[in-house]
Amino acid sequence: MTVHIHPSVDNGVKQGSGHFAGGTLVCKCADKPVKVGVKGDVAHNHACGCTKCWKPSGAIFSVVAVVPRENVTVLENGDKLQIVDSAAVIQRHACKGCGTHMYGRIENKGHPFYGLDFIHPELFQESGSAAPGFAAFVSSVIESGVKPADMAGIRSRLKDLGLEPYDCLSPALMDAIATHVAKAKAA
Ligand SMILES: N[C@@H](CCC(=O)N[C@@H](CSCO)C(=O)NCC(=O)O)C(=O)O
Ligand SMILES: [Zn+2]
Ligand SMILES: [Zn+2]
Repeated sequence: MTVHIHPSVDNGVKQGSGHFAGGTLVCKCADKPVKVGVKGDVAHNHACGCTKCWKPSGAIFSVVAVVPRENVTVLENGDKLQIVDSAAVIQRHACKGCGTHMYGRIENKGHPFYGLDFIHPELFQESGSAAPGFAAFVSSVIESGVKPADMAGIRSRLKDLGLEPYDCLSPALMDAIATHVAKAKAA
């Protein structure tokens, strides 16, 4: 059985150009699409299996990355944006027309990832942004209806794609979170 992870990786992970200077994220609306400008390349791009990150139709994972929040600007049709869940840590600004999440912002200044916005690189109208490098919150796909019996095949496919599966974030990001917490406790 073919395991579909996400359309942008199902035929193999396409590596970034290494010199992506930024671009424009465009939602799926045929009329008056929301456009969001992003300066520079993305970081920590990953497949995410959590229930909160936006996935294109049919995908069981999202592909999501971070950029500095000051590099993100709503360019067109920002009146169509609404926050999906204002109680969530990441406030996802989605298009009211097509549901696409255009950027997710952390407003809690004490959060380890404050200052970073979450975006979906597949929405860039330009190619060449940094590729996903791992898979996060893999077990969480069960919360979206995936059968536990399918998890071995999903993890195996992720490994084949070079997306090491983790059930939270990658060790590097978990270390960054723990470092932030340790410093906050020491202060
Ligand atoms: N099992 C839960 C996990 C949700 C979760 O904690 N998601 C992470 C990663 S999102 C991008 O990597 C997170 O930080 N969430 C904060 C938020 O979404 O506001 C589930 O699947 O729902
Ligand atoms: Zn839209
Ligand atoms: Zn997620």
